[in-house]
Amino acid sequence: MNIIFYHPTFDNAYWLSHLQHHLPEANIRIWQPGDSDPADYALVWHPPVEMLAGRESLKAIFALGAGVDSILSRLKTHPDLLPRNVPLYRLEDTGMARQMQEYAVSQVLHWFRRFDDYQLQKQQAQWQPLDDYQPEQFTIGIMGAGVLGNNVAQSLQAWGFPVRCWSRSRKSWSGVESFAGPDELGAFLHGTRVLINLLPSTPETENIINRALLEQLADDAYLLNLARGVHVVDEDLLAALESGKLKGAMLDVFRREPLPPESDLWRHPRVAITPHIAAVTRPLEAIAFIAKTIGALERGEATTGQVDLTRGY
Ligand SMILES: NC(=O)C1=CN([C@@H]2O[C@H](COP(=O)(O)OP(=O)(O)OC[C@H]3O[C@@H](n4cnc5c(N)ncnc54)[C@H](OP(=O)(O)O)[C@@H]3O)[C@@H](O)[C@H]2O)C=CC1
Ligand SMILES: O=CC(=O)O
Repeated sequence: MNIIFYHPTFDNAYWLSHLQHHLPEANIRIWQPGDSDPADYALVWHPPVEMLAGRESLKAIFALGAGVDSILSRLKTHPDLLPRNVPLYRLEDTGMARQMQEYAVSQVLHWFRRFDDYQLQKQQAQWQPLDDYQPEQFTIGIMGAGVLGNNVAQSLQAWGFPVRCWSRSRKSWSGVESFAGPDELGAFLHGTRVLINLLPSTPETENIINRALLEQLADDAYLLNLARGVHVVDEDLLAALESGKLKGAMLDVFRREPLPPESDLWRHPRVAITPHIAAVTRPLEAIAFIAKTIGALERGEATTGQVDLTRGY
C-alpha cells in the first residue's frame, strides 16, 4: 500500500514515523512536486493541485483537519483538485472535541461570572460587587450540532445552563432543545443569550451571522465564533456591539487569517481574539483515526468521517 502525505506546516518526519508505526505494511512518502508515482491513499492539507489531479485510482483522501472548506472552495477554480469518485474523509473529533469543550466552557463561565465587567471596573480602580447572573438567564444556543457541537452541548449542560442547538436535521439529545432548518432558526435565536458557532463553512452558512440574525438574540447577548470567519459579517458584529445588543464576542476564526493589523476587531474593548487555536489537529489521535479508517476500507468495513461533497461537509 502506498501513501502520500502533504502538509505545508506540520513536522513531516514526526508524522511519517508515527504513521509508519500504525501502518507498518505501508510505503509512506512525503509528496514532492513532480511525484506522480502510484498511491492508494493521500493525506493532505492545502494540497497543491498537481498533487491529486488525475489520481482516480486513489482509494481515499484524508483531510488533516475537521473542516474541508479550504479544499472544497478551491474546486470552483480548480475542478481537478480532487479526482472524481475518490472519497474524501475528514478528522472526526480526534481530540478536537475536548479542546472545544475547554474553550467554550471557560469563555461562557467568564461571561457568566461577569469577569468582563470586573475587568472594566478594575481599569477604573472600582471596587463594586455586581448582581449575579442566574443560569436560567444564560441560554446557550449552539449553531451546528455535529461532532463538536454535541460535545460542547454536553459540557455546558453539565454546568446547569439551558442548552439548545440548531442543525439541518433534528437531534434527540437528552435535555437539549433541538431546532432544525431555516424555518426554526428564528425560534432558536429567540431567547439565546450565548450564541456558539460550530457550523461548517458552506455556501448556505456563509455570512449567516449578520445583522438580521444578531437582532433576534436576547439582549446583552454574547457571540463565540469557533468555526469559520466567513460565517460572520464583521461590520454587523461591530454594529451590534456598538448598539449594545451584543455585550461581548470571542472570536477564534476570521475572514482573513492572520487577522490584518488594521482590523477594528483588534481594538474593540469587548472583543476577545485567539489565533485559530480553538481545536488543533492532535497528530497521535489523528493518525490513529486515519489508520483505523484505512484498515476498515481495506477490509471493506463501514467507516465514519466521509464528507458528503454535495452537502459540502
Ligand atoms: N476553530 C477551530 O480551531 C476549529 C474549527 N472547526 C470548525 O468546526 C466545524 C464543525 O465541525 P464538526 O462538528 O466536526 O462538523 P460536523 O460536520 O460534525 O457538524 C456540522 C453541523 O452543522 C450542521 N449544519 C451544516 N449545514 C447547516 C445548515 N445549512 N443549516 C443548519 N445546520 C447546518 C450539521 O447539521 P446535520 O447534523 O443536520 O447534518 C451538523 O450538525 C468544522 O466544519 C470547522 O469549520 C473545526 C475544528 C477546529
Ligand atoms: O480549523 C481547523 C479544522 O480542523 O477544521
